[in-house]
Amino acid sequence: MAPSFKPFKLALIQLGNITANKVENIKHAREMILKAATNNKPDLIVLPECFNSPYGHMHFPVYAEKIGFTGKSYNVAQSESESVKMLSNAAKETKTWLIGGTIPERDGENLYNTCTVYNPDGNLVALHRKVHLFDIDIPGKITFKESETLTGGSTMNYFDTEFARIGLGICYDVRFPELAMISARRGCHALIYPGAFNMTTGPLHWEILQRARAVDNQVFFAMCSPARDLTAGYHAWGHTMVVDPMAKILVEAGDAEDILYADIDPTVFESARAGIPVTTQRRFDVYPDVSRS
Ligand SMILES: O=C(O)CCC(=O)C(=O)O
Repeated sequence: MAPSFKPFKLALIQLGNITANKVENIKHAREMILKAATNNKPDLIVLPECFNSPYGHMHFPVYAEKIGFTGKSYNVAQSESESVKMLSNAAKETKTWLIGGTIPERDGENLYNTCTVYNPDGNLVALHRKVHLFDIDIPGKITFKESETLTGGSTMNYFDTEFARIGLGICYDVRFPELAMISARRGCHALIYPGAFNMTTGPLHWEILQRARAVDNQVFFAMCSPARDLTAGYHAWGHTMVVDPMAKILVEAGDAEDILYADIDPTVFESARAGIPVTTQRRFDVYPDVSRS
């Protein structure tokens, strides 16, 4: 059963200074986690997609780390992943829940774009591998092919805290309403996706997709981006944001490094569902199985 939904404070780190130097990237992410925790005492801190490496399919094999999480007990001290060790220590040190953005993960022959989650004791409690790979080609604008080096994850994931059930996705996953809808129907109160949109699809779709997923599922929805760096190979859109279940934007960053805080209020979730009761009005007797239609 999902935990009862209680108020909590969310902190999203729009991380800057992501360079080719992995050690420095991990160090900077750690500093920003400590800063986010000290400034405002959040309950849950979030990092962006690809925080320990530059973003691009050619970088993934170089920066990938072995995590080896099976969903059962996990010994962080024996982890082969420097990023996992830092994230676990930072969660423990700050006594805060932590969604550790994403890192390229190696598992046997395969590479994944992977998000790990830690509880305030520093235990790794959940892992989500990006299900839908970012393969797009908009001539003259952007071509990106994660599937050149990555494999898509094949599971849907959420985790329970003492204040809410939180559903996970990564960036391009937001374009697939099925994932968000299933998480919401499994009792998630908030869906949080590390992401890194770009200068073409960012202005067009970053906000509308989040507001759509929030309003069609009546959940809180947040995406956490890296800051924009015009000297990098990939120019992230930034605009980290949190949306409430009525599709209202609670906070939004610009394009620079920043830490955003949002107070998540369960009464907004409850009144949205009571006032516009779509969650109980669905007509599954009418809808065909969309995978067959
Ligand atoms: O869907 C988009 O437009 C961008 C997706 C993306 O940047 C990603 O999946 O990393």
